[in-house]
Order: sequence, then structure tokens, then C-alpha cells
Amino acid sequence: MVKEIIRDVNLLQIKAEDAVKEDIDGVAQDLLDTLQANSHRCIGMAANMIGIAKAIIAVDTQAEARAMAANAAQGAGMAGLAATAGNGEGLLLMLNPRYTKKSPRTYSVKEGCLSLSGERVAERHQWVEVIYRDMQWQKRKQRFAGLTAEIIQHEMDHLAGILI
Ligand SMILES: CSCC[C@H](NC=O)C(=O)O
Repeated sequence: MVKEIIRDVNLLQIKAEDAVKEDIDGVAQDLLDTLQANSHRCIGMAANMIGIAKAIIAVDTQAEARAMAANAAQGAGMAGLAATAGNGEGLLLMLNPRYTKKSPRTYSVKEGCLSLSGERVAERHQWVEVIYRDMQWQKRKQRFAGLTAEIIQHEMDHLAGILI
């Protein structure tokens, strides 16, 4: 079910509790539905953003490819023609994500957030390795780099009650 986006900072700062298997069909599915419904303007979402302080995030893994295509089009003088809005495909859902490794190198980047106004600078690792449960409650371990890693860090910060 598509949920309303929370913009109350007091609610957004509540730290998430661990999710349980029963959350898959409820909060996790709602989060996917809500990110899909906002995929034209949002590339990642944490359950806090729909008012549930559970450790669940959804990530648009195709955002990086779209951003690169848009940059290439801009370089070729095709700005405006490049479609950067997602269509809800390639969404990755993670329950109880935890870092197992982070790149020593970091970079500063300006980020926005659907729950907040404006953009703010955040410090991000170039890559992160994460263990999590998937929508089948299977344990997964994966390394992510680039924009996907950045989105994961932004959303995992949300779970810790940290805002950009
Ligand atoms: C670069 S990470 C930004 C993620 C952000 N979503 C909010 O949690 C968004 O603007 O979609």
C-alpha cells in the first residue's frame, strides 16, 4: 500500500528497531509500493519515511545507470532529452541491513531527501559491504559502489535516526 511521506523531524529521528519476518508482507511491501509510486522523484527510502521505525530500506539500483545516461546526454548537448526519472524497476529491498566493511576512502556530496527541504552535504564511503535479509528472508551479503552505495548509506543513516 502506498503510504504518506513523513516530514516531521522528531519522527524521522527515532531509531529503527530490527525487522521480523512478518514485516515482509506489511511494512516492507508498503515501502516498495511507496518508493515505486515516487520513483519519478526519489531513489531510496527508509521505513522511517513512511512512519515505521523498523530497519527496512528500499533502494533504486538503476538510479546510477540513469544518472550516467543523463550525464552522457548532457555532454552530447542533449540536456533535457535525458530521462532521469525511474519507473520503479530495479528496486532492492533490505531488511536489517548492517555494514560488514566500508571503503577507507570517502567523498563529500550534496544530497536531497523527500522528507526534507533543500540539499545538504554528506560524507560517503566509496563502497560498502552489507549483510541483510531479502524479501524471502534469505541472508545476503553484497558489496555496492557508486550511487547505489551512496543511497544505501543515506537510507541506513535514516534507520539510525541520522538526517543529512
Ligand atoms: C543520494 S541518496 C538520496 C536518497 C533520497 N531519499 C531519501 O531517503 C532521495 O532523494 O531519493
